[in-house]
Amino acid sequence: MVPRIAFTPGEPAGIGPELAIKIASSDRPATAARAQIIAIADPDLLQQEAARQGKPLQLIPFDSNREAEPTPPGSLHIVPATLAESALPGQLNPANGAYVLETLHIAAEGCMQRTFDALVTGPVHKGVINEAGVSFSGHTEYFAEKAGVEKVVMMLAADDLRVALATTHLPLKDVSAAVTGQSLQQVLTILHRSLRDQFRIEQPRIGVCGLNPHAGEGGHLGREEIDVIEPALNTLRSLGINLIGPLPADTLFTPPQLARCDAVLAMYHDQGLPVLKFKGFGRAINITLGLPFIRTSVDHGTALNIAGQGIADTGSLIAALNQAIELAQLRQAF
Ligand SMILES: NC(=O)C1=CN([C@@H]2O[C@H](COP(=O)(O)OP(=O)(O)OC[C@H]3O[C@@H](n4cnc5c(N)ncnc54)[C@H](O)[C@@H]3O)[C@@H](O)[C@H]2O)C=CC1
Ligand SMILES: NCC(=O)COP(=O)(O)O
Repeated sequence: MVPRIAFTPGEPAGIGPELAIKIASSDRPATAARAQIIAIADPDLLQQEAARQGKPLQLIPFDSNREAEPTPPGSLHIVPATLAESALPGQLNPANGAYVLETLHIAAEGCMQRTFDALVTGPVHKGVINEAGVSFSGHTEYFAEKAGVEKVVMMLAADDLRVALATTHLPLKDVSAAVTGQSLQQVLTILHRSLRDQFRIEQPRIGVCGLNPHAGEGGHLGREEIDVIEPALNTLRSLGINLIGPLPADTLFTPPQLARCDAVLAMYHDQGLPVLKFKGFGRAINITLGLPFIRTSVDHGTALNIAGQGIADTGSLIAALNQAIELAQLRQAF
């Protein structure tokens, strides 16, 4: 099977276009040869970037009626979308916010209709989309809404470490209220199922962080562990899910504890992701669990400070492509 992988390069002023050309070029990584890679992007933007890198680029119109074939070196399959205004590396322009959303919309629709076997996203700039007048907190939430799914789970993985989040893009002041028994049960159920069914771990072991320092220190530093987290874990344990914790995050993220876990559930973004990025920034992936389609992503943002310099590293994008291809092939096999 040659999987059809949709790829959205994301923010046009960021490093996404540069990464797209590096993936397409004739000295591209071997992984790109295993799939049909369909960029959903502005063709002129890609050609300008290819010219800047001095790499010839052939854009092949994507035809869903033709049998999937690996994208030839030096080329990308393309579904065109049009920028409102030309993009300059490193310079955000709210006028192009609608373009970014259009690429995500095409990708999501194509995945839901099974035109694409999986989606790999490049980085978007959440702020500039909001400045364009659209409330947007991240791909994760956007795709959940598009797919009509109440709950999805953001998980990042690097080497043997997997970190999932109980809450995603929320101001810190709102986190405690968002960690409810119901949401924890939903998140942990999705995580357990994905580890079992997508990552083929027969009896997944999930370590769960507390929310407060020292997991609340017996209620002296916060009661969320006693009132919310432990009861939710106990309910799930009674259903046969293997859970460790809640443990203080600074205990759970130590090597002896991590050795007992196939994944860690952190309560909020910056409790879990700094650890993951310290371990594997540049080769880690982000995957959305619980969607009706496969979506992986890079571990980094738009890197506006290096856009246009030709020094963006493709490591995480290659890892995200590999993971998407593997999951698409696995889904095909079962
Ligand atoms: N998947 C996504 O769509 C993500 C988007 N973002 C967005 O990115 C924007 C910028 O975020 P920052 O916090 O500045 O993080 P960032 O990841 O864009 O940059 C952090 C540092 O890492 C470097 N860096 C990032 N990717 C690199 C690569 N591939 N090769 C070489 N160096 C690289 C940058 O130059 C910078 O010094 C924010 O608006 C955020 O919302 C952030 C994370 C993920
Ligand atoms: N820090 C990871 C991140 O913000 C990615 O979010 P998303 O856009 O993939 O939802």
